Amino acid sequence: MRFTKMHGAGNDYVYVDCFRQDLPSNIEQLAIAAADRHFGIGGDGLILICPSERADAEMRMYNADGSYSEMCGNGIRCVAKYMYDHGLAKKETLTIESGGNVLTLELSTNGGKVDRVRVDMGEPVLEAAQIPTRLGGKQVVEAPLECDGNLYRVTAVSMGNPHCVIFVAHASDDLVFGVGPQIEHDPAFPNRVNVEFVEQISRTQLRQRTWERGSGETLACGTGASAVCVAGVLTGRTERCVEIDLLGGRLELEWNETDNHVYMTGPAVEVFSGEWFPAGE
Ligand SMILES: N[C@@H](CCC[C@H](N)C(=O)O)C(=O)O
Repeated sequence: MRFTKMHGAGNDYVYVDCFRQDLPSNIEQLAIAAADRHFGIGGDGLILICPSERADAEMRMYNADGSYSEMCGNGIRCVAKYMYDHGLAKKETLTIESGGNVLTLELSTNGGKVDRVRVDMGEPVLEAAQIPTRLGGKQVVEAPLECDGNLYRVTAVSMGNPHCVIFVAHASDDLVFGVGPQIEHDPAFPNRVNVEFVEQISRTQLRQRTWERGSGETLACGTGASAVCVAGVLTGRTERCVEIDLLGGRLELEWNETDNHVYMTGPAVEVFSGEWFPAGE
């Protein structure tokens, strides 16, 4: 299987070009094996770049535990870069389908290759039932959630995939590795959930660590940063345009007041490509 390793702000995936080779079988097992940092290629998961009838391409995203996700913010920027740099669509505006939605991306080039991408992430979903979460109320803004005898104030947002945002004084290892996995599996989130721990620096600057559904802590989460931008506004903490520092880099976010869409801008980097021979294939 030929692959390309790419990352967006350190959130790294194994990318497979399914325009030029057949869709692999046993994708969930393949994702687990490919993501393994010791016995595989290594990454936060697997992303298939596939033909689409509705857009320039379709992104199909699998976490390191093999589970499917509807959307990946850092991944979709890398898919756009791959499409442009590898000659699949030499256009500075691209459409990419993911989880049934078609997103529009604006590409910036440097030396003939894409280095930054602005993604129209669409409208955030705030209705509890659609996120989905069983936490009470129509919307879940600073709702109490108990974990290990401690009470957390959580805001739930879907950016195509579910997020639980918690503003904290210090996004410590204890929170990320202790509380993160417990909330991921809390019955309040029937499809599991990605968990963001966020420190507020000012009304326009935030720091974020993410415990991702199906992959554990990653160096960045683009849908998570989008959810954080929305949660900052909903809780009255931040302006609509924010810069978010993640462990692997910075993302710029805007929740636009006019069209209600979230816009995310950040880097996309190709690291290497190669051929992999998964066991049993
Ligand atoms: N890192 C991604 C999100 C990947 C999917 C997520 N773990 C989920 O299961 O929803 C991003 O940049 O958005």
